[in-house]
Amino acid sequence: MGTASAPAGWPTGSDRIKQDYVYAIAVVSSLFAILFARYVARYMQAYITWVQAGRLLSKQFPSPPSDSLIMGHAPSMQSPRNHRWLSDIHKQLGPLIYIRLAHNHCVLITDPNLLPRIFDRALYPPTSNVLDRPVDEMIKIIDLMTSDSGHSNLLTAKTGSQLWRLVRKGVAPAFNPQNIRQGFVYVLEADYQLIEVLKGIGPERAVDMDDAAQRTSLEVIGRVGFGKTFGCLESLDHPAEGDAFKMVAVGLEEVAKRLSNPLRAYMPWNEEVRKGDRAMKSFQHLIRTLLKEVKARGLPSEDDPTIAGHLLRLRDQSGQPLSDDALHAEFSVMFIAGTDTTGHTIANTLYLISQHPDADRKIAEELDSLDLLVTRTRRAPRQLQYADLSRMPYLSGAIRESMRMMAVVGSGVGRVAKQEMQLGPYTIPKGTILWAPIQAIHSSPALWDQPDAFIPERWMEDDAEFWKPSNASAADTAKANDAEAVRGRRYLPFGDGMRSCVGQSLAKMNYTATVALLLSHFSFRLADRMGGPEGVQAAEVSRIAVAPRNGMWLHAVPRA
Ligand code: HEM
Repeated sequence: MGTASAPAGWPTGSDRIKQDYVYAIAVVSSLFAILFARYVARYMQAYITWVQAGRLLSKQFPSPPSDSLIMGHAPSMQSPRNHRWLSDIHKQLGPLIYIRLAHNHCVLITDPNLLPRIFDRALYPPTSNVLDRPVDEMIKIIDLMTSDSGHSNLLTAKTGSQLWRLVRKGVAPAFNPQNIRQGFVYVLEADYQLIEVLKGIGPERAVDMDDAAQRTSLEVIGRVGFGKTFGCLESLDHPAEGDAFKMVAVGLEEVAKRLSNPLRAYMPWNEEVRKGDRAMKSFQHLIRTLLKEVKARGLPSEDDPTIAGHLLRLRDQSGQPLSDDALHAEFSVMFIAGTDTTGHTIANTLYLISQHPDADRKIAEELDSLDLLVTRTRRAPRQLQYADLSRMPYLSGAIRESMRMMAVVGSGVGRVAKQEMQLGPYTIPKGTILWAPIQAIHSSPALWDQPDAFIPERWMEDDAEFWKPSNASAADTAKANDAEAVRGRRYLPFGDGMRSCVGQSLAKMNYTATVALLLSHFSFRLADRMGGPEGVQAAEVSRIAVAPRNGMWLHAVPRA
């Protein structure tokens, strides 16, 4: 049988295949064209909305000259002196400023009438539906250090997320006064150990008290929160292999550098990056091992006051415990968030007191009146008690004054508007970052009398952390502008509202006891290598926290 062939003029089989190809290509290209057009239209729409938002914000708020056409003010905001830059521009431009951080619109706020609104304390409709921590790919860099799986944690999770709600609610009781005071004995243990190390070093040699105080804080979090001793104070004078503090410090430094320059993750040839990477991995290993140790102790009892106990007892709605990855991330974040912040606070306080002999004398008198000071006739004073922490108003005022003048999270904290919202009389477009520049608030001449002077006495007044309008008419205007106004804070070292620092009670117990005990045994003198107060200021570096670039070197001079 012969094969049937198409009559002349009719399309052959191969012609039909060609036609099918042409149709298919036409259909696919039209689809692509439609998709592309929709994508372009959507992008254009988003671009127009973004431009309009920028216009609206710059109409409402002044703006400093921008650093670059594309990046806007991002270079200044990411600079290591951003906390000081923010203070300076607020002094020039007032309490509300618009800046652009590449594609993010941002409003900087130091106005105490409006600050409560961004911290959800006076929001209508209330709260987390409207504002969130600005969680983006950048902040997720922190997750790379806190667990090997990159699991998010209390610090980096979104406010509305199930994880954040569950963990915040579950872990907050670990920091209530009743539970926290049970850890006081461990603070004493670490502090007395530090005092012995300082006595051994003697007054002639300067000590990096920033390093020493961070080590003490890491030990305190380990012992109070997880029942674990890391031995960081033993390595103070001669750093040892496997030093837990170095893992935290070097790893955290790399995280901070990557937050300003994410490209570092792709620079394996850079020795500094490799060192940071190794520290991050060693820290992950350290905390994984800690998690295993804690789990090996068995299910914690209901009255276990530790952070670990609270995290291990947590159950979600379906009765499931946190996964090991989640626990790993939560354990880690407590060390990451609490070690350097508390350590810098202690070191800054000792430095500022060393510069104010009058304050040092008053603190010594206060400690003496409580039989806590070492004197020629009292070589071994009585042991510090938990109750003493609230009997030292001058010392507490000096610490608060140092946290005001040298705020550790100096660049500030932010929230992002999840939908268009009103901020007092101003309209804030969706997606805008609302930023509270903490150092700028703490040093604003509009909010503080003599903001650059170290005056512990200002904290003896009631409600010193709240801004009080200087006359009745100012108060009335503030009320008229904002019927829902709540009292505005002008002191925010721990942030504010539902996402404020969960660990602040532990931090307060730790730094108050540590500063009291150190000052009952020593007075401190700034080492020459710091270059005086100007050198200390010039060496400030703001990464995640503000820290002295090469440490805070002081001489610990015995009191008697
Ligand atoms: C002087 C010491 C400390 C300072 C100055 C400090 C400061 C802060 C600040 C400013 C925030 C962000 C608040 C906000 O966005 O409103 C924060 C959050 C946080 N801090 Fe602290 N902190 C300190 C000590 C600690 C300690 C000791 C721990 C735990 C052991 C800790 C754990 C955390 C955690 C987990 C968060 C995230 C909370 C959340 O988002 O729900 N901090 N801290």
